[in-house]
Amino acid sequence: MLELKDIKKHYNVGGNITKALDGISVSFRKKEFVAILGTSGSGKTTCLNIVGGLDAYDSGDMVINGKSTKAFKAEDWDAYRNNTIGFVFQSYNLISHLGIIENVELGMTLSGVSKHEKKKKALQALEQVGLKEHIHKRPNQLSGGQMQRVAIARALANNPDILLCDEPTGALDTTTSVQIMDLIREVAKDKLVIMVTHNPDIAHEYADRIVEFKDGMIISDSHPHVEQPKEDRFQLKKTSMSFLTALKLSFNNIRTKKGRTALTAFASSIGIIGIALILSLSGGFQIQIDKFQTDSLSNFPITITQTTMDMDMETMSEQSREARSEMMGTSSSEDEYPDAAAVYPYDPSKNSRAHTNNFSDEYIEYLEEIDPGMVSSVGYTRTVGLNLLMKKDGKLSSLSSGDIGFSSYPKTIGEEDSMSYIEQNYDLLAGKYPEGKNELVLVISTKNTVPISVLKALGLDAEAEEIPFDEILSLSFRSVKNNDYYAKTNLGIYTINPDFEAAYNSENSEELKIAGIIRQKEDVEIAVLGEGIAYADVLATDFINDAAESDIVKAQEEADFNILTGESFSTASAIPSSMGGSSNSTASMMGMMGGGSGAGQSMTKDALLSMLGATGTPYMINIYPVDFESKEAVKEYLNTWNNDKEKDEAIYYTDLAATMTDLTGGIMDAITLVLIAFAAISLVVSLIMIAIITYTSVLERTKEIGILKALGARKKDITRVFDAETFILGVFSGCLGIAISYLLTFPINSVIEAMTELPDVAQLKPVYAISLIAVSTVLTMMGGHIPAKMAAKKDAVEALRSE
Ligand SMILES: Nc1ncnc2c1ncn2[C@@H]1O[C@H](COP(=O)(O)OP(=O)(O)OP(=O)(O)O)[C@@H](O)[C@H]1O
Repeated sequence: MLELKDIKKHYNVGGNITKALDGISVSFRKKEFVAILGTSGSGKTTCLNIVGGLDAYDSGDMVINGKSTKAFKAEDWDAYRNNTIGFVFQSYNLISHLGIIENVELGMTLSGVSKHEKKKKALQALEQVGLKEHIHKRPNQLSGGQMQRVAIARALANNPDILLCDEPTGALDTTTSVQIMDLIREVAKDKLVIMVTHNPDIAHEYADRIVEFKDGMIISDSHPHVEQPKEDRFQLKKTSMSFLTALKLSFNNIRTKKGRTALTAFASSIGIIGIALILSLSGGFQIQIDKFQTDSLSNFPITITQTTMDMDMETMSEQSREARSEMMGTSSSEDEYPDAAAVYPYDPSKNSRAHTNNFSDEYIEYLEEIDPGMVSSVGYTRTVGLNLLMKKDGKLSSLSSGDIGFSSYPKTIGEEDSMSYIEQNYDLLAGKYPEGKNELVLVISTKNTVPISVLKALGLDAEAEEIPFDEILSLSFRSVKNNDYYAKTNLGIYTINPDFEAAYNSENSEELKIAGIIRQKEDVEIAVLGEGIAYADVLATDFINDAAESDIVKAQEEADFNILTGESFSTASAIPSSMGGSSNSTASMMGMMGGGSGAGQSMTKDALLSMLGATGTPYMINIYPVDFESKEAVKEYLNTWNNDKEKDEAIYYTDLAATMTDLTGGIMDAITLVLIAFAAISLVVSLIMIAIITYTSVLERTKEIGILKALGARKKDITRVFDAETFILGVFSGCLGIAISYLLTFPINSVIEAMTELPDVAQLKPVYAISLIAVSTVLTMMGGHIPAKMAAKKDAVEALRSE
């Protein structure tokens, strides 16, 4: 059944050629016990390894059951070893970290025999070799003879056609040797058994046939056989080891070195711990920041002012260098800090990047048509003076809007009965929420304070320790129409009518009452109204409607000089500078009016007209989105207006809150990235460490690789075994890292809470945890894959020889 035809195997070591086999031709019967005898170095083992497919011949042919092996590929040889050959070695070659049954099952494991069948056959084989009572022991708990029996059982379990024994009794005492030889002779009754030995006594006593080797050639054959030509009846069943089998094998191996595995896993988990903590902290902080921002900034308005920048911050910074050099009066190609002993003239207005938003009536209409679901209210800041007169203790006085912090509160959009801005954001402390244009409110601070200047202007006792609400609620004013408030003088200019009494009592004047006292709600972070008196916008618009037709406005529209002072107008555009959060106040305008003194010169005609109520155009519009989410929709709505507009006619808004959010978000992301980069270094270190450890493991398991190969494992299977090992290590270190990180979040959170009062900042998101375990696994497998490949390439014969 097996025929060697002129097999040659030469070794060339440093130019020295050893002819291990020098033209061997021999045939073997299907059932016989052949002993190969010969002196040391005569080529016996080489011949056995070639027959067993562990080693490749240089020339000649080996024919098995009529099939030439010349065209065999690596996988055919693997299958051949697995299906056809059983090996028994001098040094048993059992895998020590596997149990006896698993050792016996190994060949069947490789060829994918079912679990139940495998076990049955293994037990049968173990019974055949007389080891039934020892099956629960580990290989190193057995005697030499018992180990060799396990090896024989393993060789027989897969029911091979050929049993190859290389000095099977070489390591055993005489009595045990006899038992083992009896066993092998028993096997040889229905198999081809080829046994290499240097012991002629054993050979003669047990073998049916003795083939003698010398210097790589056969010098005698006691019972030659001539193989008849046969048709090819040879069939191979391909081997394949599942990843699960590889996992089991590696898991068993890892179990034998628990300490080392734990240390390795811990070391390589440090990078994971670092990244997990950074992610959970930065994520946690971001959540806190976002929460703070949505809480506090949702009632932060989108602002549109008459004068604004016509570009967003990003383009600004891109262009700032250019702009700066332009402002320096030099072209951008010229240097900063020039050496010239001269100054360059430059016109700032030419380089101004200001954009004028022209609020047309259509735009205001467009704004107010916004979906009330997105915008709760809109606030208008106007520069109109409302000609306020107050009567206190029978005495009349003119009230400066600036002094009483006069500002309009945002107008509610949509349903009449929906909550007004004031109701949403302010608690009512006394009186009632204002309704209509004749009711005002006093806004006080969260500490119930009101600036002395406001109190004084209202004619209250600012020296007193406290002023009861009632006293404030009893105050009343009148807003006097322009025609009653201003009087024309003989000089052709207008002045405030000195007859307050007549103005106050005019039937056209509006009675105004302080209806309530309000204070910012505790859960509202930012409220826009400054401390002082707040009024409804409709008061201003009604006033303006009337004022547009008033004498002073008409006179001013015609005159090229300031109708109140007789002075000429300044040409420079006057832009109020104090436009902070609570600047609905008209204070800045009042300052500009300046009662005709020097400051008045800085006022333009437009500004004065606006102050007199000639135009309904607000100075600034604040839009209050319903919540943080609807803000984007509002911006979208505002952008839509600009779609078909020229640049000059476009209306640009400012979203200060978004600028802040982007800024903090960006900083957070940058910090996180830098920290992760640092932690990643430790991941790389652990990658290298894993590679080294796997390589060590490959060295340690060289023998096992040889055994697996002898049993028919493919290169792939060997790679799989080590990949499985690093897989286990990767999953383990990933899980360990995540577990440690999770535990660490508790002390970290208590430290952070003690420092910042923010609770539960560090939060390990499950998605991060799972991703990091995956990252750890993939990285570890990457680190171990090259050594695993190296292991697969190992020469089976050399691997078996290693100790
Ligand atoms: N990998 C190798 N590289 C170089 N020479 C080798 C190699 N393997 C075997 N040889 C040589 O081939 C010859 C045959 O070796 P082989 O192991 O087959 O002898 P053997 O008859 O089995 O000897 P022993 O009874 O001592 O085991 C020896 O001279 C040996 O040195």
